[in-house]
Amino acid sequence: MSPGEPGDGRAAACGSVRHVIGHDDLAVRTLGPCRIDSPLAERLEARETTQHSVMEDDRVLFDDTLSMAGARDVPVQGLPSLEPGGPRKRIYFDPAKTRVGIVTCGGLCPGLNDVIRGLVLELARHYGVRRIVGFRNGYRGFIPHYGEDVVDLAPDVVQHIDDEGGTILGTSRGKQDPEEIVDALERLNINILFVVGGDGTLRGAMDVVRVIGERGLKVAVVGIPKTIDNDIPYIDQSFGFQTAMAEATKSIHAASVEARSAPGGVGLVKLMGRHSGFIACYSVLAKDDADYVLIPEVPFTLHGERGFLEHLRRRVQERGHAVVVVAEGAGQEHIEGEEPGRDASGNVRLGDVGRLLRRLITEHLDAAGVENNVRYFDPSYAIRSVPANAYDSAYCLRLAHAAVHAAMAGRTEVIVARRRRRFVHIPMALAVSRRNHVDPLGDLWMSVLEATGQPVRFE
Ligand SMILES: Nc1ncnc2c1ncn2[C@@H]1O[C@H](COP(=O)(O)OP(=O)(O)O)[C@@H](O)[C@H]1O
Ligand SMILES: O=P(O)(O)OC[C@H]1O[C@](O)(COP(=O)(O)O)[C@@H](O)[C@@H]1O
Ligand SMILES: [Mg+2]
Repeated sequence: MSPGEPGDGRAAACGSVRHVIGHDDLAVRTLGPCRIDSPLAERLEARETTQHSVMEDDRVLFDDTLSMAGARDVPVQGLPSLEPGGPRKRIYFDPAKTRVGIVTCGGLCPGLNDVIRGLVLELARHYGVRRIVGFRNGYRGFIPHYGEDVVDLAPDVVQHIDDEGGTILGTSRGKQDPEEIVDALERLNINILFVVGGDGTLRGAMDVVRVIGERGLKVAVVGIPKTIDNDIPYIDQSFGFQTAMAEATKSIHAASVEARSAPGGVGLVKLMGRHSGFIACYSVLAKDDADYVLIPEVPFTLHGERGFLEHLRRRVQERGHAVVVVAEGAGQEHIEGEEPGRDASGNVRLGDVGRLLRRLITEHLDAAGVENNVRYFDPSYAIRSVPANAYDSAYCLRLAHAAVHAAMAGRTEVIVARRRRRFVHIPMALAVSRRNHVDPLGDLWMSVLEATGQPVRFE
């Protein structure tokens, strides 16, 4: 399941100029040559690139259609390609002398504890890295002012943390001074920092990498991308997304039960999705109970003969009930009088589109003399605070393995990700260069329109 990317996925809209992704965008930084035999080296003998694995000296093509590759008009060796993830025969760091830090930042997502657990177990059990600390409450865990202690992490500490949602380290929002963060890394003699977070976290990590370079330090910073909204580009899907989407279907089904059990029943469900409507789309496709899906990527008019409210009225009168699923970032253009503001990280604070729709739907049906019972569900935090399901648990473990392999091989300013089902290294700069959106002209949105029967646009 690979949520669509706008356009061909090759060009990234950087400001007004559409930038075509090329070799330089995919180059991965390393701290230096790998001179130390890896403890996993013997497992890597006699392997070759197959449908299921990519050797370390091979590369994974970025373009995955003939038209995209053909449009490059270069020989195959000149096609943009990504460094594959996975263990290397030789590594940069000496495991016996390596200290590792782990930090989780931003909003919760199912699987954070699975990632922490996976990192610690792979480091300790397979690389023999014993000095692992967790920084508490996001980047503020590095800042003396907050007085956060560091958490010693070891296999026995993390063995069962994946049974719980959230993150044992805690998380936070709000920019911190990268100089102070690197001060803490130096004080603790940290050689590798794993950052688990979304676009903001990765921007913060890039600031940290800049300061590390300015100080001439050899510290690797590797990101495991995290976002409940699935808004990180160039990756198949963020960890926890499947779990969150599955949780959301429970609320959608409940809304459908309520709507079908009352005259003029309207079930209204608001889901997370600040700028991207992937959770709304996939949870509706999974539980085909919804009549309407409203997402940030597809504006809609409320009023008038062809507006959303009139369409809903007709649907309620014809069928006696309806279910509406709205992503929290949709319809912001209709919210007046609320100063959006921003959270501590600078993310825009959204107006409550759920409350607006609940009021307008009731008013519109009342004015039309249509009996109605509007039931409003807002499971936002409920769907991101649950433990990962089996699929995401396994995915988190594999991402953690890939992150440890990358870091031990001296890669830095990079995220590990699965793209087109291959684990690859993606430079952080590319990961934050644009946001992953539902493509209104793509096949995902087409499926949603087919599943709900809603019109292509309300205008
Ligand atoms: N533009 C930025 N530059 C530097 N650091 C940032 C930036 N945005 C966020 N951060 C840091 O990353 C952390 C998490 O960012 P946030 O946007 O809240 O969540 P997420 O990374 O999950 O999207 C913040 O606590 C902050 O320290
Ligand atoms: O956790 P907060 O500060 O209430 O913010 C809620 C927002 O965080 C998100 O869960 C995304 O958070 P991240 O970008 O940190 O993953 C949005 O879906 C939601 O709008
Ligand atoms: Mg974010």
